[in-house]
Amino acid sequence: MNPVHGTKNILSIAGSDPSGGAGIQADLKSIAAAGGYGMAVISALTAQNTHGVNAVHVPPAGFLTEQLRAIGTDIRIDGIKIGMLANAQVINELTDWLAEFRGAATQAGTPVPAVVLDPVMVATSGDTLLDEAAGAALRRLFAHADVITPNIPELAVLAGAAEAADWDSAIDQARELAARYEVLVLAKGGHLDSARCRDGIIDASGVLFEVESARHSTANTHGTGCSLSSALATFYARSGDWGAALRSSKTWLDTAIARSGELEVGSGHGPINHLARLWDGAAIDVAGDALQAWWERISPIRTAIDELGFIRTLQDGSLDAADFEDYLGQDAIYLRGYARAMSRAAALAPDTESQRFWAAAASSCLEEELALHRGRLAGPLPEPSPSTTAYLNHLLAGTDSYPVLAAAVLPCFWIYQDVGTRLAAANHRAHPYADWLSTYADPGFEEATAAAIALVNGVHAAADARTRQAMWCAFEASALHELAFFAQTAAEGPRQATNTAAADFAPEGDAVPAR
Ligand SMILES: Nc1ncnc2c1ncn2[C@@H]1O[C@H](COP(=O)(O)OP(=O)(O)OP(=O)(O)O)[C@@H](O)[C@H]1O
Ligand SMILES: Cc1ncc(COP(=O)(O)O)c(N)n1
Repeated sequence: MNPVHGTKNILSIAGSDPSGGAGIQADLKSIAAAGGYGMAVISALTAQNTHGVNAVHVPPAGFLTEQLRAIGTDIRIDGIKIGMLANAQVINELTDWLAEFRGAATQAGTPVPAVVLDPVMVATSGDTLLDEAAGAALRRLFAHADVITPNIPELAVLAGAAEAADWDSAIDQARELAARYEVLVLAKGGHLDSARCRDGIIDASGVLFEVESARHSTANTHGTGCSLSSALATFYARSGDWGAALRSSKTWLDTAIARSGELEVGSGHGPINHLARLWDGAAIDVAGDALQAWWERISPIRTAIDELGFIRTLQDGSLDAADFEDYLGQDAIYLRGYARAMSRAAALAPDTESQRFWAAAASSCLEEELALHRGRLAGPLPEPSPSTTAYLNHLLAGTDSYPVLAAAVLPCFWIYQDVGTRLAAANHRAHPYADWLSTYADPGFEEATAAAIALVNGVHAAADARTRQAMWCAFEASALHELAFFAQTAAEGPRQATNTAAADFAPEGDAVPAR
């Protein structure tokens, strides 16, 4: 599902920039960033990088129409962005197709996609991207556009005037153009030397909507015009409101320019960071690194576990025997439920290997660990504590999703094994809990933990963004439950206060999961 409402299909008709900063490549990224589904009809190929355009190849103009027809006869088009068109032949082919396509939609009573036309003439590098003889053809195309988005030099060429030196002159020229071609004009202040970068949508009567941002001191402005026009076409298709579309586009562009320094692309005019916001999310961690990133993210929880009185006194041997027994009782109850959760994972596993892994883990959990606890526990099992109950509820709730369940059971492996490494290292012959600590040094458990991490990694790599997010939430919540579980013994103070340590880590505004 589209993040906001029904998916919008946006067609970019533009030139290719193999460096990925401008043209069709920038358009597709911008459309995606603005929440649309991007399609690309290529009008021309350029050989360019961040320093300039070395060559331009224009495929036969008729092939443009082939591409347009292939899309137009099959796919609903909700918005169109037009960029570099190279020469008059290409423009004429496009004009004919657009007239026919929009005419047919009007006749059929289906929505007519809005057209945002960026009249690309000269690249940032100063290279020409449109034949000078193509001017007349371009002006005919304006009749089929809703908005044209010239920069300051293009505005001057189209208005037949000197380049505007300030924003008011740019608005005047834009108004003149809007009246002459009966089109909205998005005037852009990027080429002015003002401290703020203003853009405005202007009609014959004046400025309809205006936005502005700080001017970033960066050379990474390659493709800003392409990106802005594509975002505008997409946000308009989604909102049906040019003012809202301009505001959304400008806000997004401002971040993309501000964060262009995070990319390392070429040594000239670099690209903007189209997908900076998307990359902030957990959804796109590289498979293999994703779980490592999760592990890093729970490092405050892991540190808090290491610092618990229970762990420290178990390590130095000063842990009260009654507290240890309390812990063992809860652990035995927990392991029964944990084995149930892993059996459920085995039942849901999509392949035999994963099924065998979880089934074996559930079995060893019951047979070995439970037997171990039983041998040490004097009496019958105690009542489950609130922490134990809450942890098990978390594991066994929502167990319809295999990926989420697999992520939820992982911290018990991983944290137990990690804490166990330090506990085992503290062991010595005279340690009061020597035999217990020696169980942490089991290489079989280390192997099983590594296998569980690899398995969940694979599940994560194959999952969609929403599932990955749910997996992370389940993983983090389990880590918090681990903390609360270890924190529940009397070594931490009164038993009722078991949630205090975990409360420090609750996401702002959220209640700590009830334990
Ligand atoms: N240094 C900057 N800091 C912030 N915003 C900028 C900067 N330079 C350009 N912009 C913004 O980028 C968008 C494109 O503006 P510009 O006037 O540069 O168009 P353009 O020349 O068509 O772009 P291109 O660089 O793709 O040729 C506008 O929203 C403008 O305000
Ligand atoms: C294929 C193509 N289309 C458009 C531009 C303009 O972008 P910029 O002015 O930022 O160089 C470009 N350089 N290449």
